[in-house]
Amino acid sequence: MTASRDPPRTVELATAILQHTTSVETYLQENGLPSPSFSPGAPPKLPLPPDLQQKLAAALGALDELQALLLGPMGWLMNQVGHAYDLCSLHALYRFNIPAKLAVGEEIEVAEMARRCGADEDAMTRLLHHAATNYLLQRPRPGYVAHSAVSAMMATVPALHDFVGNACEDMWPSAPRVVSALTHTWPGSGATAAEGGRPPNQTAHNLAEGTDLPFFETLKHDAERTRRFAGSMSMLTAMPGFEPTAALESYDWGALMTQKDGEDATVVDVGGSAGTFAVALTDKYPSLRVVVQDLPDVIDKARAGLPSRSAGRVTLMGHDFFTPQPVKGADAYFFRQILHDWSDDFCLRILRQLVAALKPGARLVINDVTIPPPGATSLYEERQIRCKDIAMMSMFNSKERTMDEWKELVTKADARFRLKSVVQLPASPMGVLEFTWEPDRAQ
Ligand SMILES: C[S@@+](CC[C@H](N)C(=O)[O-])C[C@H]1O[C@@H](n2cnc3c(N)ncnc32)[C@H](O)[C@@H]1O
Repeated sequence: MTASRDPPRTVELATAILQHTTSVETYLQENGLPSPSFSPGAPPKLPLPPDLQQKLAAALGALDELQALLLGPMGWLMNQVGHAYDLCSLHALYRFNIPAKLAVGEEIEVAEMARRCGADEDAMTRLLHHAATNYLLQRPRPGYVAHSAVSAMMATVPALHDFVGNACEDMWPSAPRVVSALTHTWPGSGATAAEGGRPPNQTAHNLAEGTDLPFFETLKHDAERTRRFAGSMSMLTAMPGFEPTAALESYDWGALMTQKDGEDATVVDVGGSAGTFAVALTDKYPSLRVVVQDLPDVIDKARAGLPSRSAGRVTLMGHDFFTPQPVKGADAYFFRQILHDWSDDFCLRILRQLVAALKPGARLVINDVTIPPPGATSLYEERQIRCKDIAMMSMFNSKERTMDEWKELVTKADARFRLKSVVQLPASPMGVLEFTWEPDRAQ
C-alpha cells in the first residue's frame, strides 16, 4: 500500500494541467491567436515560443500520467490493446482518399460517404464513425460527417497524405511482427548478431512483406513508394521539433563561411532526400553551397521540386553512401536523420566512406534523434521517442541513440573524428553533434 499524499498525485497533475494550459491560452489570447481547435483551417500546431512549448510539454506529460492513474492499471492495459486498432480508420481515410471526397464546409451523410468509397457500406460507415471519435473527421450533426482540421490538411497538403500513406502502408504492417522477428530463424543470424548488428533485411518489415530486400532496396523497385517516401520525409521536417529551423538555429553554419574568408563554403547533405533542408539552409546563408546526395531515383524525383531560387546554390547528386564519398574537401558533411536508419556496424561503414574525402578541419555534423536519459522528460515524451526507436527496429534493425551512444559510434568509426560540440535542440527530440576531422590525431 502506498502512503497517501496531500494533495493526491491526481490533483497535483490536474492542477499542473490547469496552470500550464492557462499560460498557453493567455499567450494565444494576448497575441490574437486562436484557441486550439479541430475545425477545418485551424493552425496545424500551436505557434508557441520555447518557454511556452515547455509548458505545453509539461501539460501533455501530466495529462498522460493523469489519464493512466484515472484509468487504473486494468483500464490502462485495456487501453493499450484498444490503441492497436486506432490506425484502421486513418488507413481507410488514406486508402479511399476520403479527405479529397469532401469539400470544406460540406456535410455528407455517413452512408453516402461510405457509398462514394465504393467499399462495403457497413464496414466503411463504422470506420468513418471511428475516425470521427479520433478527431480525424467531424460529425456536425447525427449521421453526417464533415472535415476536421486533420482531414482538411490531408486534402490540401499532398506531403501529409504521403506521410499517412507511408505510416499506414509501409511501416504499420511491420509493427505486429517486431517480436516474431526477434525469434525468427534468419539465415546466418547467429553470426551477424555477434558482429554487433542485425542486418537491415532481417526485420519485421521483411516478415510483413515476405521479402529479403532491405526497405530502401524495395523502394528502389517501386517508383510510387519512392515518391511517397520522399513526400513523407518532407512532411517529417515540418513536424514539431523536427523542423529544419531548429537545426539551422542551433548550429553555427555561419562559422563555416567565416573560416573560408568570404569564399563559398560547401556542405554535403548526405541522404538529403528532396533537398528540403538544403533549400532552407541556403535561404538563410545564401553564400553556402549545398550538395544534396541521395539514391539516384530519389534525386531524379527531387529535381522537379527544387525551387528556382536555389539554382546554383543547391546541387543534386545521385550517390550511394556505402560507396566512397565523391565530393572531396567539402567544409562539412551533414547527416540528418540518416544514421538512425542503420545498425551500428552499417553506420561504421557509412562513416568510413567519408575518410578519403576529408580535409583537415572538415566538419561532420549529425542531426538526429537523441534518447533522453531516464527521468529527464515525462514518460509521455520519452514514449514518443521510444516508439520511433521501435519503428527503426521494425523497418531497418536500426535504432535511436543516446548522446553517449552517438559519440561512441563516431569515434569508433575513426578515432580521428574529434567531438567539438553537442546541442540538444529545445522542445525537440533532436540533437546536433559536431565533430572535426583531425588527421594527425593518433588512431
Ligand atoms: C530518413 S530519410 C532522411 C532524409 C533527410 N536527410 C531529412 O532529414 O529529411 C533517409 C534518406 O536516406 C536515403 N538513403 C537510403 N539509403 C541510401 C544510400 N545507400 N545512399 C544514399 N542515400 C540513401 C533515403 O533515400 C532517404 O532519403
